[in-house]
Amino acid sequence: MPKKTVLHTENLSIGYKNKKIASVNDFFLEESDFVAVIGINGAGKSTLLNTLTGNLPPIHGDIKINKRSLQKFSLQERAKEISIVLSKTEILTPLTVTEVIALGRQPYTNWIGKLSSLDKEIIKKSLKQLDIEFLQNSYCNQLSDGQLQKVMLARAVAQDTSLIFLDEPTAHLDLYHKIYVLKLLKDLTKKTKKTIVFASHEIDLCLQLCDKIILVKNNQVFLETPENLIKKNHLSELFPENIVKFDKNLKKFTIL
Ligand SMILES: Nc1ncnc2c1ncn2[C@@H]1O[C@H](COP(=O)(O)OP(=O)(O)OP(=O)(O)O)[C@@H](O)[C@H]1O
Repeated sequence: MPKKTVLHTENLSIGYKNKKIASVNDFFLEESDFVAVIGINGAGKSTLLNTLTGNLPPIHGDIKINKRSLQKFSLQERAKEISIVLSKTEILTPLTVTEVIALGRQPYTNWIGKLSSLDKEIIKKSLKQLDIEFLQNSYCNQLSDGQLQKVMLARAVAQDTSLIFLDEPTAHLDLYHKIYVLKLLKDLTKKTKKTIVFASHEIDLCLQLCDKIILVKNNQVFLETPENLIKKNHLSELFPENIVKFDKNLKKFTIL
């Protein structure tokens, strides 16, 4: 059975008031897709993510979520389709893990924010899915970076959206935990059919783990499978060639 398209772009250009950052070749994201957004510093990854999540209006064109124009969604409707996990500075107040995950239910709770038994059940399930039940009463400002990342993911899972966007989910993590978190995210896409899109500088890992890669390069944005990205030499030209080179056979960057 063909997979359902969750997001697609139409003639999209991204950027700011007097500054176009990139034109986007139309692309489609399907359910269960695990997608990295890569590109050098300043290429426009955050600009793209902010546009795809509706936090920055497009300069031109449209984004369709489940075939409906993103611009037509109310804030609450959007929060039922898209969840966003920012980098770690997000939690400044001392909230417990369960309280933070409960924030994910905000789009569904009544105006006083009272959790229903269904909300509570979903919070429990999210704790279980991320394997952090043992942390449920811990304070978030006392967790390690890796643990906190899992809590933020559990909050996004509790929000129960078809799309989850993450900004550099592996920043601040050691190699083991980078791979651990990326595998966990990939696993989530397959178990829950959610589509996960994340910005990353871990190109080698993304090539090994992602279904699709969105490359932001030279004011252009386009989507390819990891295999085609390598085959079409897009990575060979990513960085200036004086210190690092992409080895097509090893499928990774090597130091010159
Ligand atoms: N609010 C803004 N107004 C105008 N220009 C901006 C704004 N935010 C970012 N830019 C510019 O847009 C370009 C792309 O920035 P962006 O943050 O999207 O890149 P990035 O690929 O996420 O970079 P990094 O890997 O360093 O995080 C940069 O030239 C940046 O200076």
